[in-house]
Amino acid sequence: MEKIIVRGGRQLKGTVKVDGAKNAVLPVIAASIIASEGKSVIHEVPALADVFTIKEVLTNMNADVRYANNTVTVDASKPLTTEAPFEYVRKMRASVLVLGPLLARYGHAKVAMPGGCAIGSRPIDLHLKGFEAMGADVHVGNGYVEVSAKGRLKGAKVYLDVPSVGATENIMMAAALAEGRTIIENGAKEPEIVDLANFLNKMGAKIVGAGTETIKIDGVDQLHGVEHTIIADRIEAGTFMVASAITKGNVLIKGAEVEHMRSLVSKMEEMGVIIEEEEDGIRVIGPDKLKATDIKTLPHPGFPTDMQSQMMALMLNAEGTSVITETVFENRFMHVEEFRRMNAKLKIEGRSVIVEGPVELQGAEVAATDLRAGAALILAGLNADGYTRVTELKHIDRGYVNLTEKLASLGADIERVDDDKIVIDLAKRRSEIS
Ligand SMILES: CC(=O)N[C@H]1[C@@H](OP(=O)(O)OP(=O)(O)OC[C@H]2O[C@@H](n3ccc(=O)[nH]c3=O)[C@H](O)[C@@H]2O)O[C@H](CO)[C@@H](O)[C@@H]1O
Ligand SMILES: C=C(OP(=O)(O)O)C(=O)O
Repeated sequence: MEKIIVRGGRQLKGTVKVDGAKNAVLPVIAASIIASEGKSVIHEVPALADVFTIKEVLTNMNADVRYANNTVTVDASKPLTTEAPFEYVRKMRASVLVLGPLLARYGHAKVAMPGGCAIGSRPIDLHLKGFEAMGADVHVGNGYVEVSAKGRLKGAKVYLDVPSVGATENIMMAAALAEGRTIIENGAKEPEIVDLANFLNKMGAKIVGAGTETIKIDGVDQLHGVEHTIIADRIEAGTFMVASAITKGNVLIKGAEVEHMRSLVSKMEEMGVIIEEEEDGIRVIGPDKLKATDIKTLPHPGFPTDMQSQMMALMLNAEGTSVITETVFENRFMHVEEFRRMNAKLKIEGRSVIVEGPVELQGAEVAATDLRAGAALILAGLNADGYTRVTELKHIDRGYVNLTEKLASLGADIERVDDDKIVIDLAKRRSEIS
């Protein structure tokens, strides 16, 4: 079995570079199939398992997708098939992001229903509500959702009951080729939405307001391939910020954008962490003593749910009682049980976790229950007594490129081993593209 083994106690020092954002690259690659002419060339593409999955989804639809040296080239000018089977959606929920582009270009898309996952039920009703408002018929049956439209989609006003990232992206992509104006109200404001809108606008779309709650899209007749560079991953950056803080380290995180992480920076500063903005990134210096604080996860610009478990690792090292309230996903506390194996004092009360700190964390055998939980367990292991062995690495590989190597380069005592000495497929694929 593959595992990451961490021995706690090393102070992290040095410089680490953040890769391109998973949550930006997936919608951008999905959007590239809207272009009926020209190639899209996408730079700073991280070599993540999810990127290989979206590449397979598009290739299976007959798009020509190449991946080399962190650049993906997509030529979708040949006719595409309009179906994404369960095998892809099962691996990665973000496969549903092909619904909008296919519906816009072909008036038809059929994708396996994503179902729930370890962090919650994660329905796609708001994506479908948007498509229906634009005149599409939606049919759900036999584990698939099929959307179809007679002729072009029609621009419409769509109010999202919650500012869903995926729904905002899917509706924005569908609306880019619709007839007339679409207005998304209560849309998601994440930096990844802005990156997608910038990509679509370069392709010829007319989108204004991305990054605010009201997004206006004037549909155009056709979109073309373009060149684009993906923004830095704010969640990977945040994970390294916690790694530095938890080890009383001093790390420069290159590429990190303070503008994308205001809530995290503020909360870490409240805990006593020193954060300095430098020309090419953020320097994070861990204090001798961390102070307790409270966080509540919220849509951007609120505190990101994707940093909740990593912050829990940090709070375990802080003096006093911290409270974490998760409002975005209904079941994102699976890591609590794993932290308890490391001697954490945690109490779940409804949608909140009470964290008593500081505790002497002990190395233990733990499992990554989702990708951020996996990263959080590694972070806890950096400051635990003895060896922490983290399994279920497939989750971590969905969202982090070379996490072990990057932490080791900062001085962490960490290695990835495979008990069964099986050649790691992902590592092989990464070396093929580098
Ligand atoms: C690939 C990607 O970008 N993933 C991110 C994206 O996921 P994703 O786009 O799936 O997350 P959403 O913003 O859609 O989900 C937020 C909440 O809205 C609910 N909801 C969503 C859609 C819908 O149709 N109906 C509905 O009720 C969800 O169940 C959840 O409780 O945003 C999440 C919230 O910041 C992040 O944790 C994920 O890392
Ligand atoms: C929940 C996450 O991603 P996804 O939506 O791809 O599952 C995440 O990145 O933490």
